[in-house]
Amino acid sequence: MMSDFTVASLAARRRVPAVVNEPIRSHAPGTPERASLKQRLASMAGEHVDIPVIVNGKEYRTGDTAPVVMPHDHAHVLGTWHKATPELVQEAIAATAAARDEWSRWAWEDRAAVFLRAAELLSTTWRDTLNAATMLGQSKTAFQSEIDAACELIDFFRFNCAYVEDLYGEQPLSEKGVWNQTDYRPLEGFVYAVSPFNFTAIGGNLSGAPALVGNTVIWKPAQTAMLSGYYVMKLLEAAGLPPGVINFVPGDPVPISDALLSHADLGGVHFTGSTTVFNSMWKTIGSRMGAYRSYPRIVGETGGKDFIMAHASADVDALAVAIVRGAFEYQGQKCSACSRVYIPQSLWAGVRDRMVAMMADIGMGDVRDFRNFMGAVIDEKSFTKIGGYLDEARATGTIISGGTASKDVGYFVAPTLVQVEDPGARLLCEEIFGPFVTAYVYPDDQYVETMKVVDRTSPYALTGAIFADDRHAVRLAHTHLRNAAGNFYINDKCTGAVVGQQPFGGARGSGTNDKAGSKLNLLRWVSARSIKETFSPPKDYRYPFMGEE
Ligand SMILES: NC(=O)c1ccc[n+]([C@@H]2O[C@H](COP(=O)([O-])OP(=O)(O)OC[C@H]3O[C@@H](n4cnc5c(N)ncnc54)[C@H](O)[C@@H]3O)[C@@H](O)[C@H]2O)c1
Ligand SMILES: N[C@@H](CCC=O)C(=O)O
Repeated sequence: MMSDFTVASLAARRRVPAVVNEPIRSHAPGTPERASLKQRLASMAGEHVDIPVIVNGKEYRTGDTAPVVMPHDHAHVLGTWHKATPELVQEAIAATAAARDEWSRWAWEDRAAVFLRAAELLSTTWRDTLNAATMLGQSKTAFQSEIDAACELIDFFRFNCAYVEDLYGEQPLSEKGVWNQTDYRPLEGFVYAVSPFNFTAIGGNLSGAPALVGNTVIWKPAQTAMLSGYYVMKLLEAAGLPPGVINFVPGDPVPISDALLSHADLGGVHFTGSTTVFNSMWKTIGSRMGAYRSYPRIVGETGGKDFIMAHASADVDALAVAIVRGAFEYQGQKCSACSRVYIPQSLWAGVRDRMVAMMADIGMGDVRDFRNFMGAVIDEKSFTKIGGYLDEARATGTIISGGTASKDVGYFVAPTLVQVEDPGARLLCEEIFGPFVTAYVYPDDQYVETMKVVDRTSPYALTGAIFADDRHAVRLAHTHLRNAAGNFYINDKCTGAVVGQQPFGGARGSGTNDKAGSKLNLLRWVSARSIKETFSPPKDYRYPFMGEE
């Protein structure tokens, strides 16, 4: 039976368990976690998972399928995923409507408990499965998978619960005789969550964050992250997520988006992916204004052209390591990946030589061989696109290291360092999304002028880093690069933001900057209602000033 109305979101009396970041497992030789992950990798490589559409808790296998392959061994098929039909997309919309009332009336602690339990399962019994699926399906190394599919997703689930508690606790003043309250309602409509291939955790957060505050969600995972997406969905079900709250709808993005973005009940879009796709979704929504019950909330974290800039006082060893890790970890397929570097002339030879030595040492191959630092890029489309930039590098720059690629076994692109003379070169402006970094060497006395170039060169403003030992140089960077990055690092690489520590997101062409894994993001999924209750209402319409002199 449906309970009577309660302002459930106001009931923030209990404290969720204290949150700390999930410790990263090393998977070093001889550790038990290494042995158990290797075992799960071996078993998963021998499985064939038949991935369904999941609507209202029911699994549908439509027969219109595509394979899941290992990017580093594309002949190896890990499973098959089924594409949603137009009818199933409509059923998913109906499922969100049917589940919304009950889910939004749950005490918020009950909703939080589902996500806290999912975090606990992922931290323990599900960890190897999510890591193995991310390694095999998206070609992440054990470390890159551990910081994403395990730690970041656990952190999203746990920290979001703490942020919700804080948010619901934010209540207005009440004068004598009055009780004012804020009711943080979920949106009146479904949330459409669209996730990218490159982070397993992002799919869980794009769908999970709106659901935690009482929304119901249709989640369209990326075609090339289907295995890990499926296991995230099964994890949430195992943690007690009721049917219909999150509906897992893989398929062709164009017709799915067309159906969902034209529906009157669209409450919001929670997107992470490329700027081009986000822009097209925003335009579609704009062109249909008037058709929606409410103004849809549009949240999108998009592309980047992330930089590391060095001052002449920078530590050359630290700088070279930051560029190598920032540019080549996960094959440069992070929105935060270091893609352009600005090095003073006096440091260039030292930085270049250290980088070339490290790049020669980097192992690239099957991620099941734990000696490898890099796997393959995600698919043939990406491989071909990066190949176009390698051609551009040959034509317009100097390839200092790398520049080769092969797709015989897997989609392998060697880590590549290119130097260009033109600060406006295309290679310094466009997102490449591969293991490819372009260097521009500037005269030491042009530090401030070069920062202005960094700021205006690309349309993005996601992440950036300054390397300097001179504090005045750091202060100048704060001033001149303030709007060039939503996540700014000093003497650190520009990747690896941690939930609860460096809330993530950028502005300009990099998105709406609603900071994934923070209270700011959760705010977008609630619609506040102000309530005033007067305990002793007036019984006379006249005000005191109206009295006789
Ligand atoms: N800023 C961030 O926090 C962040 C984080 C991760 C990735 N990214 C960005 O994501 C991109 C890489 O991921 P990707 O290749 O999966 O991105 P993508 O834009 O190709 O795909 C993202 C999602 O959009 C869907 N999609 C594709 N075409 C669509 C359409 N016409 N309508 C609706 N949906 C559509 C895809 O199926 C996928 O689910 C990079 O640009 C990267 O910078 C940004
Ligand atoms: N959280 C990641 C970025 C996610 C985008 O791909 C980082 O900070 O490297």
